[in-house]
Amino acid sequence: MKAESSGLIIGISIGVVIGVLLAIGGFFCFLYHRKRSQIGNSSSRRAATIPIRQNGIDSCTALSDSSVGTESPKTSINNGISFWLGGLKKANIISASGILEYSYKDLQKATVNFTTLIGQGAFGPVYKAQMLTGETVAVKVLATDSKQGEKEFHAEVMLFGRLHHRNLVNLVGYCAEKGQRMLIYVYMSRGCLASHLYSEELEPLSWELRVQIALDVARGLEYLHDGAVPPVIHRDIKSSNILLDESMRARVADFGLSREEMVSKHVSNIRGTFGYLDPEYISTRAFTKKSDVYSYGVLLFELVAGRNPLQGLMEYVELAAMNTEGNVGWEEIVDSRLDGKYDLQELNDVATLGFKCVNRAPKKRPSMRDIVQVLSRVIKLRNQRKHHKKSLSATADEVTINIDQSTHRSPMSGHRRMESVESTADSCEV
Ligand SMILES: Nc1ncnc2c1ncn2[C@@H]1O[C@H](COP(=O)(O)OP(=O)(O)OP(=O)(O)O)[C@@H](O)[C@H]1O
Repeated sequence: MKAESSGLIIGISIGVVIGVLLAIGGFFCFLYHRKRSQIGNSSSRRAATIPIRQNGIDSCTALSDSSVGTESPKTSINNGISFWLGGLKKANIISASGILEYSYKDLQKATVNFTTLIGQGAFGPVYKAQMLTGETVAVKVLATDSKQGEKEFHAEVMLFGRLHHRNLVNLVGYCAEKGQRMLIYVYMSRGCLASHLYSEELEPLSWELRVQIALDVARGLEYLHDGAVPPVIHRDIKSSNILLDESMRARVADFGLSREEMVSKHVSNIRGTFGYLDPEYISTRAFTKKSDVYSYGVLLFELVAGRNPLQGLMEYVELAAMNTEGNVGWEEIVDSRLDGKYDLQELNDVATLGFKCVNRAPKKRPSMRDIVQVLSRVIKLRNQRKHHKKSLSATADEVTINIDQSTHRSPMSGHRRMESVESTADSCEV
């Protein structure tokens, strides 16, 4: 009897505990879903204002490969749970454009009172910021007295909070407090491509890395041209706008000039950077995707030749083109810092592609999608060659071991085997 009643008490207690736990869980789920539906509502309001997709993936047209991916900040809208936790902490709040709004105080702390300067751009200084969450970000402080800066700011927040791609320097937040306007970006620890190409203090980039960087940039641009709705034209592709992450993967930064286009259709002044500008744009004042392709072509030649476009790179290329027989002979412009360590076929393929990009006639230039395909093929062929070489040398090693073993057994049969090894080795030459 006593045992029965104590069993009953234990059963009831367990039931009560489970019931309480379920109620707490249900309450948290309710809070979480309510928060998400609020976000959804504000997002749809925004969509009516500016018809750009929420993130780079939902409404994305199929791009040339599976490289498209979202990369969100730690507490981004895509990550509901961490967002909700962030909301509880009341540290950062989600802005109307769907990205984080940082408080001035937090940024002031994270940049040690704005002393961690990492660069200076046309719109103001850039600081490295170590957030309390452990995240490192780059804070671009816009010059507050600039009218253009204000316009840029609002357009950039609206536009770029919705664009996400692994080859873009994604905007993760902003701050609009105390008359200050700041943009917060993913931090790119290896700095800009230009410094790696031209600084004597940094190791020269290997040929393989240069081709990989060219492909990364092409993928970022392909996304802007063919993945974003409506398409985005960058308008200022140059080596100082290509930033590198810890593992030397490249991302396209600074959409300053495309912002202008989104806000006002009538852009009267010539914008962009001398040396990279499409001659067709200079004469017609119409900037198209093919103008980005032209600038990208200049960037390809920068990677090949290690020369700055402001120091006559394209004149140098034009001269070389007179001597090249169509698709070959580009080695005369190759960067001497490569010390001859490059694959000639790849060099000719990349330079030939670059030359097509800088064709005077925009229609004859390839699209960014075509470019991604060509460069992907260059890297694929290289990997196949490496794999082929590896498997041939493994076969040769295996045969050598067999010879050693058979030499032990019978010198006669070993001799015959040696002949077969030599013929295998001959066919190994690639
Ligand atoms: N996300 C980032 N991560 C790391 N460093 C950055 C980041 N953004 C900018 N920088 C650094 O700050 C410098 C200035 O960047 P910013 O984009 O403001 O100007 P810019 O592209 O160099 O020049 P311009 O404004 O004329 O195009 C860059 O050269 C780079 O070294």
